[in-house]
Amino acid sequence: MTLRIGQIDYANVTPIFTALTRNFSTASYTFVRGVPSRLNMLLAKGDIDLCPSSSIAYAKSPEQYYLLPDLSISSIGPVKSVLLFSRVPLNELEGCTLGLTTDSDTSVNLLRIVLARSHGLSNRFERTSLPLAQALEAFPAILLIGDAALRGGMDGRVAHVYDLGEEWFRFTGLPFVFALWIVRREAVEGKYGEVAALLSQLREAKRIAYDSYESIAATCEEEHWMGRERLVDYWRCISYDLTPFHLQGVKEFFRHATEMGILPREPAIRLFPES
Ligand SMILES: C=C(O[C@@H]1C=C(C(=O)O)C=C[C@H]1O)C(=O)O
Repeated sequence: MTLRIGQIDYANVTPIFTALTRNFSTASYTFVRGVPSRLNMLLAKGDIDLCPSSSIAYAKSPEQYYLLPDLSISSIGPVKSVLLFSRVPLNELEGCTLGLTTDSDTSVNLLRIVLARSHGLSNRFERTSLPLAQALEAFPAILLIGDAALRGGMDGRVAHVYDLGEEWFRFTGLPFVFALWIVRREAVEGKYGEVAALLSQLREAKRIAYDSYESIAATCEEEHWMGRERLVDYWRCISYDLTPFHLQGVKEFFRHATEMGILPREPAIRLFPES
């Protein structure tokens, strides 16, 4: 049976998907590309079976999903692609309304937690799909993720840029898990063998990817706008693992989100049942 797999439209997943498609037959897979907020919606509706997507999407409906073990998109310190661009220093944002990308479900909540709990700031937020320069005319600061954040970071024209992976690490000393590999329970029931086979391929793809950043960067589309060296530096900031240390970071994020009323309760972490 075909597995419908969501693929985030950003450079962050390129090493994993490149290693997967180069090394395994993907004839029984359909890849559906999109930004994380769209993939979260397709997953919730059952239009895809699984995808790496916003960790908060799992937390909002844990009864619908399992998590694939050993896999994530995380950082232990700076991430380079989840950035708050600001016209003024952070401490001058007190009371301001800030712009939030429409692409994200996790990082927008990470920003709320970091501003309120690490910096003691109180803010309002508004979603916007304006590009960086226009967003900064409408708001004193804007949160961007993925390739838009990478491009904004390279541009270098914004006065103050805050990396939320780094902010979280300074606040908690823990990894921040932006995306988890989330699989629908229905898919686990109806396509168990296919999901198990994909998991084993993804574990191998991750191992291969870690050793192949240079060759993947040499042939991927992002090389044209980011350059090889910058891409490799970026991927070295990302951890694709899900260790007990990462899970501590996940739980800490969910705990803060619950205390702030973003989640109704702290979800149990349920991993895909391997036999
Ligand atoms: C590191 C990133 O992590 C992402 C952030 C997400 C979110 O904020 O919901 C979801 C998936 C990841 O792509 C990134 O987008 O750059």
